[in-house]
Amino acid sequence: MIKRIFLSLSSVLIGLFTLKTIKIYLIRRRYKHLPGPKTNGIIGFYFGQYFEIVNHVSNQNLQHELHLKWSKLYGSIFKYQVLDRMTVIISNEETVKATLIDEDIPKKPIAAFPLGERFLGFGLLTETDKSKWRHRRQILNHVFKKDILLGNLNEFNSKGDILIEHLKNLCLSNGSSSSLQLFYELNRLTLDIIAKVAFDLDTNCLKKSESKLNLYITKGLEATTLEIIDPLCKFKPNKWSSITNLKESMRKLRKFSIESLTIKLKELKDTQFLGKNVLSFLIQNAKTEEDFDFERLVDDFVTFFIGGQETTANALAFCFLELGQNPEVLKKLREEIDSVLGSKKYINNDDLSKLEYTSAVFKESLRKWPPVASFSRILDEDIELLGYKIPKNTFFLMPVYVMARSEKYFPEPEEFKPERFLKNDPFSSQNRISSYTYMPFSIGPRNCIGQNFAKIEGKLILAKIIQNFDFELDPNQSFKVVQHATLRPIDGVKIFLKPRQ
Ligand code: HEM
Repeated sequence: MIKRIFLSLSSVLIGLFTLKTIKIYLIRRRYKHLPGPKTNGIIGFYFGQYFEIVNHVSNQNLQHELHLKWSKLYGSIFKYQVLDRMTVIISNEETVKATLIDEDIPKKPIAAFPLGERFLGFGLLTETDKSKWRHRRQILNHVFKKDILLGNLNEFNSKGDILIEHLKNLCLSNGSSSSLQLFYELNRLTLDIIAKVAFDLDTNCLKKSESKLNLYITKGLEATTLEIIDPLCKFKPNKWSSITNLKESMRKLRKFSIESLTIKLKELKDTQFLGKNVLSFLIQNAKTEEDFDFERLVDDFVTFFIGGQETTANALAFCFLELGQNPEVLKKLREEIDSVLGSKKYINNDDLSKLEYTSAVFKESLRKWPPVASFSRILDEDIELLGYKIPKNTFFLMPVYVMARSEKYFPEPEEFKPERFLKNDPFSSQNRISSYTYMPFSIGPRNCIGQNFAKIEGKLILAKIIQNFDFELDPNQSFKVVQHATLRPIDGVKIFLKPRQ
């Protein structure tokens, strides 16, 4: 009996193994004509570059650095294999244009159900059904128009002032000898801002010493990254307890979102949904049955929290990491902010448009450290790129980081030089900045809906902090950057802050 069970189990396993082998063989054959890193022997056949990537990342390096290295070695189009998936990366202005605009290739959602748990679900970022996505995008485009957002400058300013007071209090309680991790303060601030502006919700994370909401979001992003970097994680016993923990956090985030939405929907009903925020727009314009689907509303709720928080907090944190290492840039920035704002508290639209160098600093930070360093697409038909036939169902990674670090488009790519983005500066003409070489917010129909939001918020908060504080970086920190779905400074940007007189 035992022998028979053993024999049938073995034949099932052998069958599965044979099928996998055939699948990998066929995939490798389909992409044989494309350049890319070589694989070695039998292990290489089955695993491709899996071990190289996992080792690289576990040594606190970015996967995107490997992509950059490969793009230099193999050219504007290359492939690499991870288990039974082949990824193709293109890093050339014309091909990026052809893929993102001309072909309008569908999205391959990540973060929708990481580790099998509903996270962003069918929210705007991860929706793959084009007509459902288009309908919701059309409704929401209006909320994110620049003039509508500028109507919220009061909220941006008042949350910014709360941050300044909070940082001043931290300076008092910490004294001048201990540093603080700026990223974590910014991350709580951006969460409060998106919650208020998009959902009229007071999360008040900044005032709490420990924000559970922040923690749940962070864990959801961690789960997403884990699944991207290590597709075999579920089979590794040493990862099981952390996977359980990550799943638990995602469930708690969903529970929080359901409770908050239920309360908000009741409140909105009393005002007949006459607000100008994301939620009231979604309800006011709801037509189809799906528009009223509560689970989908929760997906969008979570999506806007994630999209609107972590990305902008990271972009701002990187500004300070770079300013602390580039005193000349900091000096110029401070001069501009002092001359435009003086000691004025309320920053209006006019001030924002005068802060040109501040804008360039934010843009350069997004170039050197794009929070969304790549995004994915999946090909729905065969196409030809750079003389190579690319088969249907190809998985593309759009190389935001690789393009922005390419010498071909950005001379001295490792340097932090906001002058690249100043039209009247001679250095700007040496850079080839276009929508296809510089794309921190992506381009094409699925570009970032919140980019105006991020630009207003980023500039205003940067200006307020520089206006109010002197700062120095803590030399006892790692300057490394980790991939946390978005790119994030590993030590959270430790700085010594001192209020300015
Ligand atoms: C510096 C800050 C930001 C960066 C770098 C950024 C970057 C991006 C990128 C690259 C995409 C395209 C992703 C893809 O195709 O997979 C995207 C999409 C999106 N972003 Fe942002 N984002 C930022 C801020 C925001 C903010 C503030 C919000 C919300 C207020 C937001 C909400 C979204 C949403 C909802 C999408 C999906 C759009 C769609 O598919 O129609 N983002 N973002």
